[in-house]
Amino acid sequence: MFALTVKNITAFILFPPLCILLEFVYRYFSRSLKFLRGPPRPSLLFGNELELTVQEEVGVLETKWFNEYGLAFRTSSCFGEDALMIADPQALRYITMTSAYGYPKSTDSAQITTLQFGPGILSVEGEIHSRHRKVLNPAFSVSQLRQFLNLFQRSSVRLADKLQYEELGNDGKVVNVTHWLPRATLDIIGESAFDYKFGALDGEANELSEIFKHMFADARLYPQKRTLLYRAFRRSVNTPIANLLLKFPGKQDKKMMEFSVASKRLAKSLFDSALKETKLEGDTKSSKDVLSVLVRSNVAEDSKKALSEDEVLSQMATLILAGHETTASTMSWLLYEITRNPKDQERLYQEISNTRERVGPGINLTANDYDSMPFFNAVIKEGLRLHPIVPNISREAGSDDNIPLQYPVTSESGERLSHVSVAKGQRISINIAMYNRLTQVWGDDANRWRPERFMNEKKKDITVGVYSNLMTFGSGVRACIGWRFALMELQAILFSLLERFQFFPPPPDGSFRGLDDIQRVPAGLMIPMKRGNWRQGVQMPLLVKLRQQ
Ligand code: HEM
Repeated sequence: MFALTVKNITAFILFPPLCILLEFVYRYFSRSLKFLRGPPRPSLLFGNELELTVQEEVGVLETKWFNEYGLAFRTSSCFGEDALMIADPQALRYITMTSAYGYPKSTDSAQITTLQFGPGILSVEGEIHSRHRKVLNPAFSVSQLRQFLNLFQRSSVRLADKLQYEELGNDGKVVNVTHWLPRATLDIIGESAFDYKFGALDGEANELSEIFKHMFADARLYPQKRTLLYRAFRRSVNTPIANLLLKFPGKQDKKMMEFSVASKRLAKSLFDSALKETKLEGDTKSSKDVLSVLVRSNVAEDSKKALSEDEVLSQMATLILAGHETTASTMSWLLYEITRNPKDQERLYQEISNTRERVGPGINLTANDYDSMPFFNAVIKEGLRLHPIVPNISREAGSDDNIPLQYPVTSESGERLSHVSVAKGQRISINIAMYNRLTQVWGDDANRWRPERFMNEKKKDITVGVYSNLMTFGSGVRACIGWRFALMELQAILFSLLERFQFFPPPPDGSFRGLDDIQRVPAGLMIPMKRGNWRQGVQMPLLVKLRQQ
């Protein structure tokens, strides 16, 4: 009797690992993309996933592989699974625009965004996503955004004041611009979307600013091997088990959840008072700022326009993070390029000072004034092209399908493939950073900084994305809802900073050799850090001097 029980217990314990082992063996032999070429798998357990995740700089391995295998190839993920890596323009257009909801976000990316934000626009799919988008769209229309231009300009001038009066001496100073930029953009999203003053530029202590300081480095950078395996396991089990596992987050997941809890706490208090106000005063239906459209959606009777309270708070958490860190990191990379290219910095300054002369001292520019500067806007586009801070996005095939290619690839057997066949559930990594540097699309100097390419833009054979044929803001129904907001912010901040300051490379310091030692580190977002010194956190040190007028 006792022996039988021991046998039963042993079988009970061994059964799950045995199933998992069999699943791996099955997966290995029934690999879905074995007809495609791709890099060798350095480890059976980790595939190429570990080397991709721990590489020092975003895109180094991927670029090598794209050069070797063409614009669509196979990589191996943990536990013997294949993933399709792709940067072909037609394929990107097909996945993100033609088929749109036919290629939902991959399970792991949906799980991570759910942990971070809850059931908000970034994590939901299909009809639910379409409902979220309908609710939020009016808050991001051109006319609505133009109302915020003044606020963007005020915050940009405050940022410049802070740099001038709190950082710089007479000879200028090396400033870590990533310390200041997210503060300005956090203040902007707080006030414009929720009429809330974070006071981040003034250094006011608040829970969220503290969490943001190291969030990306702590939550996404260089996960431990066991974290990678755990995430890979979690994405491959069925939904009820995955939901159970999500209740046991790893160390990095907990960092994301810290943000989720704190941002929703703030969101709840803002939402409750706005809701109370609406109930007391009635809704005039005229205001289209984010908080007003969210409150309206929560009381809406039409189910196609309604959001539950949890959905509302999740949108608010999403916008707080997606609406500030992205623009701030992009701005850091823009300043980096402008610093590396002093002639362009001077040309930019000339255009800015001509515009200032035309508009008049102390007078706010209009949106048309910003748009009328060709080199200024070309510089912003070139920065967005070379440094897309979301370097790749993940999808999976919703059904068996054939993805068309503009540039055919050669299969393992030497066949020329103008389509890639994918099975339902196939994980796909859309490589934004690679697409933005394709010589086929951007010419032989695609890897070089050359803003002029945007001054006489030629029509491309196949266009993707929402802005200037770039993939930086994503593409199709899930493209960045805040891309116009971000552009306007970039214009206002760039103008204010360049009008007042000159940027120079930081002098070498100890083992730090200056700009060449700034790396694009893979932490979900492509964040700048000093080579070999990532424990210092996000760093973009630039020598900033007040411009002699
Ligand atoms: C330079 C700045 C920015 C960049 C490069 C950027 C990039 C992106 C990308 C690539 C996506 C698509 C993700 C995917 O398809 O998986 C996205 C989505 C999104 N972005 Fe941005 N973003 C920026 C600024 C902003 C701003 C300022 C806001 C809000 C104020 C914002 C809000 C969102 C939201 C809500 C989504 C989800 C859209 C959806 O799924 O329908 N982003 N962003």
